[in-house]
Amino acid sequence: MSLHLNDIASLYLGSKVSAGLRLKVIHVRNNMTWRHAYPEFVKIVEVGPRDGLQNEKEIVPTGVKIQLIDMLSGTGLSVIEVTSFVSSKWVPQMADHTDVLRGIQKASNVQYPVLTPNLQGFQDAVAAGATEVAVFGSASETFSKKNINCSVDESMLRFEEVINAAKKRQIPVRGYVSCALGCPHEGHIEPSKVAEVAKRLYEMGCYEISLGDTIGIGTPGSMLKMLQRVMKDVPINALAVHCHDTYGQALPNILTALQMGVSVVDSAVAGLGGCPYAQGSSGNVSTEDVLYMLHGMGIETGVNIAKVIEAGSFICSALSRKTNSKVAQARSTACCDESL
Ligand SMILES: CC(C)(COP(=O)([O-])OP(=O)([O-])OC[C@H]1O[C@@H](n2cnc3c(N)ncnc32)[C@H](O)[C@@H]1OP(=O)([O-])[O-])[C@@H](O)C(=O)NCCC(=O)NCCSC(=O)C[C@@](C)(O)CC(=O)[O-]
Repeated sequence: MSLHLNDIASLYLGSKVSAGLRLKVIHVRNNMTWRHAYPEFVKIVEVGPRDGLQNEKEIVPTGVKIQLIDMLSGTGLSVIEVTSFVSSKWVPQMADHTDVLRGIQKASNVQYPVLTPNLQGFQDAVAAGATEVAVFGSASETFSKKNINCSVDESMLRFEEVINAAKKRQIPVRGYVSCALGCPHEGHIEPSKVAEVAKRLYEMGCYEISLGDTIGIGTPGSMLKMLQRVMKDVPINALAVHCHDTYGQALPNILTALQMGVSVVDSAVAGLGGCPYAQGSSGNVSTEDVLYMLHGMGIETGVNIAKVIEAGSFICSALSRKTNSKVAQARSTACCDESL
């Protein structure tokens, strides 16, 4: 049974929103006002090669990054964020951005966005062959200064330059809002501040706004409140969630976002990652675990979980590290039924 997004959004907002998504109703109980509705299809944005690797202390060989991305390209993922055109003084791990972007085998059905904090990064990215970019802002002033060395207002001016240059080349731009559920320096962040930054990015021309729980501190309660507020300013079909798993809340937070109608989820193979300017934050939610949950709910993703586990196993052995994915851990033991 399908329910239009407007129906579920009105449960939360008491108003109509315009969107073309159809939602899958998984549990409908007669005589109850609450209905659990989920998108029928969820787009996964794989951020492992960028967000997952940017925090690695040892420089990961460029060939390993390329092989990881090539393996991910064969999994059915439609978006793989591959690198960042940022200063190598700030994030040395991303210094090989041009070689990575030029070295990968680009599949025709996959987008390969890269992070660009300013016009210089955008121009370098385009010269290296980027066909999609992402700007990354923050709902926290302090985090903005520590991450990209400017205030939120200054960052918006820089992003406007990037977006205007991108429009001329018809390059799509994604926007991030970090610290959407809390900041490592300021603590609580008001949902209205998240909404304000998200709206500015959306109105400038970002086609999608990814709301980042940068330090993985959110809960379903704070996710609900934040999304309720942001959805008043940005259409739900232009929102994505980007959850780190520091407090083990990423999956319930994603589930909450799906119930609100969000249908784009960022995740990282093997749960790699963390942000170099958010001390103590653990990796993104693992792609394998998100896929397992979504497929178990009958939600389509187009992604082959076994192939993602293979890519995760490759990068974990290259990094001499155990996977953070619970699903990959379980699958590596003989007792588990791989048909699930
Ligand atoms: C933004 C800057 C560059 C400002 O850095 P700055 O030092 O303020 O830049 P500047 O404009 O004053 O220039 C200083 C020098 O940097 C160079 N420069 C200037 N721009 C670039 C560029 N694009 N690429 C390469 N070099 C650049 C510029 O050419 C100059 O070089 P010099 O003359 O000294 O030799 C710096 O702060 C930076 O690179 N920050 C990167 C931060 C970062 O990558 N953080 C991690 C990603 S964000 C994240 O993980 C969160 C997210 C997205 O995942 C969502 C979530 O979880 O919340």
